[in-house]
Amino acid sequence: MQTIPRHTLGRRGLLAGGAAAFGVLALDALEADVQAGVRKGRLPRKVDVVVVGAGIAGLVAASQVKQAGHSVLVVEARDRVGGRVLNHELPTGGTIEAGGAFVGPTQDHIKNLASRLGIATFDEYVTGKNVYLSSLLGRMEFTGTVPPDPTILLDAALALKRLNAFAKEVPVDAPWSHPRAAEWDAVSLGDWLRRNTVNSRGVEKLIQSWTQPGFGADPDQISLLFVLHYIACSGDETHPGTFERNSDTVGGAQESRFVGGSQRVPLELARRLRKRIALNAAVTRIVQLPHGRVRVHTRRGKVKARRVIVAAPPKQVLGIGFSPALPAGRTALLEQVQMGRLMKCDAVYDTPFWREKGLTGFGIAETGAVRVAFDNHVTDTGHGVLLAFVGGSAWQQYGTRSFEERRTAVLEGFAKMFGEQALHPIDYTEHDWTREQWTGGGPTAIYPPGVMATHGRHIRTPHGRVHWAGTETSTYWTGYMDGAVRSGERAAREVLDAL
Ligand SMILES: Cc1cc2nc3c(=O)[nH]c(=O)nc-3n(C[C@H](O)[C@H](O)[C@H](O)COP(=O)(O)OP(=O)(O)OC[C@H]3O[C@@H](n4cnc5c(N)ncnc54)[C@H](O)[C@@H]3O)c2cc1C
Repeated sequence: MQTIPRHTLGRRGLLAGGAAAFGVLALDALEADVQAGVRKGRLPRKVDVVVVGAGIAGLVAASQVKQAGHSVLVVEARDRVGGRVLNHELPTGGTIEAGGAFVGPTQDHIKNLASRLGIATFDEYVTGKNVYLSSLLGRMEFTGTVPPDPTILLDAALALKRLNAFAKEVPVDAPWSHPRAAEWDAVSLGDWLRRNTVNSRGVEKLIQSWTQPGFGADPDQISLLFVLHYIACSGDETHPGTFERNSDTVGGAQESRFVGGSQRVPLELARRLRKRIALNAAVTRIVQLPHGRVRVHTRRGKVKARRVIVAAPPKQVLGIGFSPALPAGRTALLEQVQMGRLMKCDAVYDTPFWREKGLTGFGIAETGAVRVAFDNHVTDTGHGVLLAFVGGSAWQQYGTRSFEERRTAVLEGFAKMFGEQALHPIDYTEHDWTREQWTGGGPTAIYPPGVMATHGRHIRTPHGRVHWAGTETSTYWTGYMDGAVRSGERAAREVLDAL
């Protein structure tokens, strides 16, 4: 199985194809340029640095190695660049993202990179009220972060305050070194919520609407220490991470998106690297030879390098044979982290009808396929787009159903939040990251209890001449595009210092 195309069913799909907007054509041209420019035929015999993986992390690392005047080759398993960042051209016009999309304050590494590449951002639509569907209280409209559900409001606010306070103490580069690391890692976020809230069921349901899109998991699947680290990472060197900066739209990680779609970032990077990228070149083996060389075996042949940067997601690294073998601790880490389970489902409408009702298009529900909804509008048409994240246990329930059943459940979820018009989209499309062979889930690798405190320390430690990049290795915005950029920069620095 290669990359799975987004599953699209649109009543105007085929008709609208010819009316593609300028931005779509420009993107097609960019993709064509990248495909034409990448390396064809045999790989070079040797280079200074091989980078494994053409996601944002790998492409950033390779760009920096190239800028420093060294030869570099990026070897990528897929037939495209971008990894977890993938644009989807709507047949009705405009671009949305199947994977990573939103950026926000303190994510300056991705935002500055995009700006240097000539890619602008636009803000998420936030005018009006959000919707909350409670199984107890019914439908409520609200402003702010936490819905005004009196049965959970105080509980949730206190729990979030405590999580923020704990996270403030967690060192972003070494969460395992905190004196309470073992204690916090012994329990899941779900365990902790049950012990520390009165209406634990209600609070857990609410927190699921953060963990399902954010981790592709439920509170019971992720360690408290991992969650505290994730919150601590939601900032930068001068702004301590907070839950709100991670979860919010205004002032948070969902504040804006890239004009033309986030995949323009890796595509623009790849356009500048050209034949330094080899696609369809999955790495199968990395052998460290005597005399300071490393031999990288790919499905397109072998290449020798002085240093290697592996920028593939952690679970994918398990598919690569290493000689000498990876240290046992690193192997245990890779075996025990898991990828989240997440899909994005988008419905396109003639107009963003919810805005006329004074609604933002953001919604939270306690049950159903749409636990979290966003206004996912496109910049170049007047159409409205609603986005549902289906992750964790919602993915278990709906991700495994037929396309038609899931489509119905998602549209019904939107209708409960925003009205009956939601049942009649002009297009519907979805992307399931669990079906992506070279990613294996999303949005990020998650740590179940008992892994981070014991094996987390291996996450960035180089293995001889092999260095590690990828968003999961970042100390800020790990799991995000910003973390991917940061990790590529850090890995390039390590290698350049060593060359
Ligand atoms: C549904 C979803 C929603 C998301 N939403 C957001 C968001 O709104 N904002 C945000 O900032 N982030 C978001 N993310 C996360 C973000 O997309 C990732 O953090 C980021 O793109 C990771 O980049 P990376 O370079 O570290 O890894 P990847 O993008 O995974 O790149 C790794 C590359 O390695 C390649 N590879 C794997 N194995 C091999 C091998 N053996 N040989 C060669 N190549 C290999 C893969 O094909 C891939 O191209 C989301 C992700 C998903 C899936």
